[in-house]
Amino acid sequence: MQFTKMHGIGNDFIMVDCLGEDGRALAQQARAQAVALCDRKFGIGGDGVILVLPGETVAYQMRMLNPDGSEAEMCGNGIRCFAKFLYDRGHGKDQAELPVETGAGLLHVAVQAGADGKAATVRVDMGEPVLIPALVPTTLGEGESPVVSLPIEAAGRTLLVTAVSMGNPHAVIFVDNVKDYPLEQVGPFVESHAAFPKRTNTEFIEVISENETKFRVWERGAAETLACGTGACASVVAGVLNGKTGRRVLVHLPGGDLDIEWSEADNHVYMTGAAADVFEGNWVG
Ligand SMILES: N[C@H](CCC[C@H](N)C(=O)O)C(=O)O
Repeated sequence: MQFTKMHGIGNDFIMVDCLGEDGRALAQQARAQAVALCDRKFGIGGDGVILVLPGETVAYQMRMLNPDGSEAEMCGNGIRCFAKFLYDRGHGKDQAELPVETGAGLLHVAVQAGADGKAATVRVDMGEPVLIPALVPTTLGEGESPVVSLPIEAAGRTLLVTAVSMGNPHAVIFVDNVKDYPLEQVGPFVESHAAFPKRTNTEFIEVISENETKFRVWERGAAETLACGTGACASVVAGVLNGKTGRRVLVHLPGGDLDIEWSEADNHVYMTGAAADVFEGNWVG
């Protein structure tokens, strides 16, 4: 199985082109072998598998598998790699914005090319954040009011979480010193906490100013990664809801920076960041 290894600011993915005649079989194989493919010792290694599929209502569809084999509704760094993958192969170049079917609905991507004519950065309309607790989903809160800094007990600590869905669930926690935070001791307990029926991604945010934060993440189904695009978006929504940041934030993630804006005009979250090729290969597993 041919694949392309790519990354979005250090969040790395195995891209599988399922646009051809053998696409259905390739997608089935990639789904069945996602855990093996992502294994960093016995496989290719990656934070996930991205399927490049034909869409049902528009030309293209993205699906994403975590290293634990679970399917995620959406992947922010992944959709930037997806956009670059298509653009560099001449797909959708005539469109300023390309619609992509995802588990979070129809999203739009816009590629900015570099001097070499290949996609360098991608701006993604990530759609509207979902804040109704039952739709995140979380059992915290009640009714339709957003969950903003509500307490949960995890890893022997009381943690104040703000719950945001970007198609996938996020628990955002504000901390004083994100670099020294014991993320690996706390993350797994929030990930599988009873308050999150579908598990959750957990973001730990240190506010530098109202338009700059430092970010770490324990991802659902992937453990700590160098970056999480949907998590960066969720963290800005949480920053606004908690009165800690403005709507346009430069988020510093361990793998790089993302420019995030939660637009007041249309309630959509916009993410701009890089995507890069690493290598092409043939999986014989
Ligand atoms: N682990 C995530 C999927 C990948 C999201 C992340 N890599 C991103 O860039 O948004 C989940 O299960 O929701």
